[in-house]
Amino acid sequence: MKIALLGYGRMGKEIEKIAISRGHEIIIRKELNDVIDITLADVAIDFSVPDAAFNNISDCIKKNVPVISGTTGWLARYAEATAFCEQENGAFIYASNFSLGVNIFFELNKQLAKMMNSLEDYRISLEEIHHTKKLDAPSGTAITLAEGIIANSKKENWNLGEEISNKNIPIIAKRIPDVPGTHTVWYESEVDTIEIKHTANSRKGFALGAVVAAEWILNKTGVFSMKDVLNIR
Ligand SMILES: NC(=O)C1=CN([C@@H]2O[C@H](COP(=O)(O)OP(=O)(O)OC[C@H]3O[C@@H](n4cnc5c(N)ncnc54)[C@H](OP(=O)(O)O)[C@@H]3O)[C@@H](O)[C@H]2O)C=CC1
Ligand SMILES: O=C(O)C1=N[C@H](C(=O)O)C[C@H](O)C1
Repeated sequence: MKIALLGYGRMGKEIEKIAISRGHEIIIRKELNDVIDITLADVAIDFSVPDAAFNNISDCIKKNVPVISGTTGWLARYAEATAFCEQENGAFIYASNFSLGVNIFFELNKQLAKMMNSLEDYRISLEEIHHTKKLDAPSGTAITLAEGIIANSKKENWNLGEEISNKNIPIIAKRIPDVPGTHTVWYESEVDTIEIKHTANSRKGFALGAVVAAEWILNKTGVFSMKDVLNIR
């Protein structure tokens, strides 16, 4: 498979290693202002910056190149991107987190939210810890976790920082050098605490998931998620 990397930073370089080890070829490594011919690629993998993701994705869809995006912090335009993909008969997957472990953690989080829904004594909170170079907060993964709880509980929204209302899930974002990504969901009462936590030990799991998604989407059209790729039901 000929792969275009849209973004050649920490993730782009990690994806390159995994892709080559699985027999693929990297034919484009796009950074900030590079002009590229995306039509040379079988598939594009976007791990860029929040301001660039939407244009990178739209350009691939317009030119009929399947696109995987892991960039976070641009989701205000996600609905526009999926509508454009449907309109153009393109192929697109966005995931806030491509690791297998986190995608299982997402399901566990939803199950736990359902089980805790009627237990009014527990206070829910979320924490995400990432390296100091991260541009967005809260992390895309923390937002997906919060949305998973909201869909399965009486909570209505999330906010960054301390709790502002009992209808909201507070998300604390911490920045510590070199942390690849740690997410914790807490349910705390006066008598006990339930905690579920995912710790990424490196970026390898994110990169592998993105390459597996790129292999999976070839010759398909539509908007998909990692649940489709991993066949999680
Ligand atoms: N979904 C997931 O599983 C994961 C998602 N991420 C997300 O992926 C994104 C990238 O993370 P990371 O690799 O750590 O970040 P980096 O800052 O290391 O890399 C971003 C890269 O994008 C480049 N870039 C800037 N503008 C453009 C553009 N217009 N087109 C293409 N590339 C551009 C930057 O180039 P330059 O340096 O020249 O500006 C840089 O090489 C973030 O949004 C992060 O949150 C990260 C890990 C896992
Ligand atoms: O920026 C990162 O590094 C990461 N970003 C993603 C996010 O915002 O959730 C995924 C992972 O946690 C690493």
